[in-house]
Amino acid sequence: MKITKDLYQGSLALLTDFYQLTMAYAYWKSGKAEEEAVFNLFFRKNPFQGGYSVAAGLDYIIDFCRNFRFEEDDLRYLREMQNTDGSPTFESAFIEYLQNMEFSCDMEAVEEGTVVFPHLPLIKVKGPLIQCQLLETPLLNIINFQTLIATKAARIVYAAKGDAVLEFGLRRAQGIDGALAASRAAYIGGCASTSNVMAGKLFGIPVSGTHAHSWIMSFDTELEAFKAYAEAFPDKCVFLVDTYDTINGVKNAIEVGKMLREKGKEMIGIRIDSGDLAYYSNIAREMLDAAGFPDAKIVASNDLDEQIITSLKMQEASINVWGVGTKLVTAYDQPALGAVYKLAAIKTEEGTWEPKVKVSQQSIKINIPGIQNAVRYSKNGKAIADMIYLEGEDLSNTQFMIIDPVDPTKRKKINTNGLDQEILLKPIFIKGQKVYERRDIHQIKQNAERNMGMFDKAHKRFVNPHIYPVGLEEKLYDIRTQLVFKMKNYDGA
Ligand SMILES: Nc1ncnc2c1ncn2[C@@H]1O[C@H](COP(=O)(O)OP(=O)(O)OP(=O)(O)O)[C@@H](O)[C@H]1O
Ligand SMILES: O=P(O)(O)OC[C@H]1O[C@H](OP(=O)(O)OP(=O)(O)O)[C@H](O)[C@@H]1O
Ligand SMILES: O=C(O)c1cccnc1
Ligand SMILES: [Mg+2]
Repeated sequence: MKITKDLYQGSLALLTDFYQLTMAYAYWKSGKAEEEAVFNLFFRKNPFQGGYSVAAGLDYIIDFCRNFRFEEDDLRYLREMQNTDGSPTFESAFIEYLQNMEFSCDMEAVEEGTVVFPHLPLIKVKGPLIQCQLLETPLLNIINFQTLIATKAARIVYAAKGDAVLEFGLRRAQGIDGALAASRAAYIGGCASTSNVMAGKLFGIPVSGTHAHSWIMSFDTELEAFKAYAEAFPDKCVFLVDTYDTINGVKNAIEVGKMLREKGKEMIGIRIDSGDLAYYSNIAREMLDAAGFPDAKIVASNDLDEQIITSLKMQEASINVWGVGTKLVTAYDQPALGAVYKLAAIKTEEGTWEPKVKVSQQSIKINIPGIQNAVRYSKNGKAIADMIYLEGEDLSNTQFMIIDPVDPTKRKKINTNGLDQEILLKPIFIKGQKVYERRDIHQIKQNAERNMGMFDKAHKRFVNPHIYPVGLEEKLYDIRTQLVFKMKNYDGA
């Protein structure tokens, strides 16, 4: 396992909430451990008050599941756990059960880079109840963060309207894996590169960078600093011009740019990291153009996000490349996605599947019961609607009605004639064996780009985005309603 073996040097089976283990013990104790169950992972609201999300994290989950076993030191730790009266928390026969446990679930998931929406199942796990349960916390941990960051990156890249976005977040990221996973997800979401060298090595993401103010400050003058950098990297000069005086910095960059040109080299550009980025980039552009450097790029950084980039675009700032750190990798201003993992069905002793629902006062919190999948209908590459349906539904029918899971007055008829359809959940594991061919990071990024292209700009705007239709197929909707009535004991319903 590339991440965990490098960073944690061991199994990750204990990377879970304690209550998963107490439930696991109790399932085992009550003879339910091997009952078959189905769980779904989904979220209820797009982050950043946006109109979409970009799924990410599956590759970590594949790694996690393939290495899902309790190793000797994990078992020792559990064996030594005690209740307050000094008795062992877990019986030794249970520890042995864990020792012999092998991941044997079926798993389906949406591919990384897929644009996703509230209520869609992102991952479906079918298998022994105890295993499905133990997976809850790590699956959520992985998907919640990476999907959040891939979404933030997609928004920032969308605001940049085709300009490259360089991810600079490592120094401000939430710890070590927070940084690595963020760099990975940011690349999936559309960033061109990362400054995080370890992420480059682990994931094969392009690495790039300029230089810091300290480089300039370590010389007597800015000009000397630029010259020395040009000596070291004649093909990679992006001069940071704002250490002392931005306009003078641009003059110095031009002077060194001319010296490079005499040697047959071209400077790539300049970076501005403070002050009014519209004002200074426009002056810098004029100066560079007038001096014969119309192709020199202007990189901007300094607490950027999609809102500031949008504003700078509106101001017609002359910025070609955006360096974005803190607000990208910390998902400013939404700290978590809020995806959940809920039991959807249990196999009865007779071998039939019983759908399960959690009733809530808030209708948005009532999960979708039963064994589901989802299909995306599109026409000429443009997505039209997603339908969540029960496994076994005949998709060759041409007429469907989808019903909003929260507001049943919102409905949409779909005539599938002439539409393309894509089943969103793909098989990843069957009986614990991986059947999915993993995509490399560049393929995943391309998938995200293709997906973003399928959705109208009305869904992608930052303010009051138009809601993309995702609904329950009618029969699923009815089953859910009846089940809620039954659980609430509404007579005659
Ligand atoms: N023209 C502009 N329009 C909107 N926002 C801008 C513009 N220029 C800069 N910004 C943003 O305004 C904020 C400026 O922050 P701040 O005042 O802390 O920076 P600064 O003082 O210029 O730089 P530093 O403190 O890093 O030397 C940053 O988030 C920056 O991205
Ligand atoms: O602003 P971010 O989006 O996080 O991008 C990364 C920032 O990190 C660097 O400087 P740092 O913030 O360490 O110092 P400075 O702000 O004093 O230049 C860089 O110059 C950017 O300003
Ligand atoms: O390469 C850069 O310019 C860079 C890297 C990290 C943080 N800020 C800037
Ligand atoms: Mg800063």
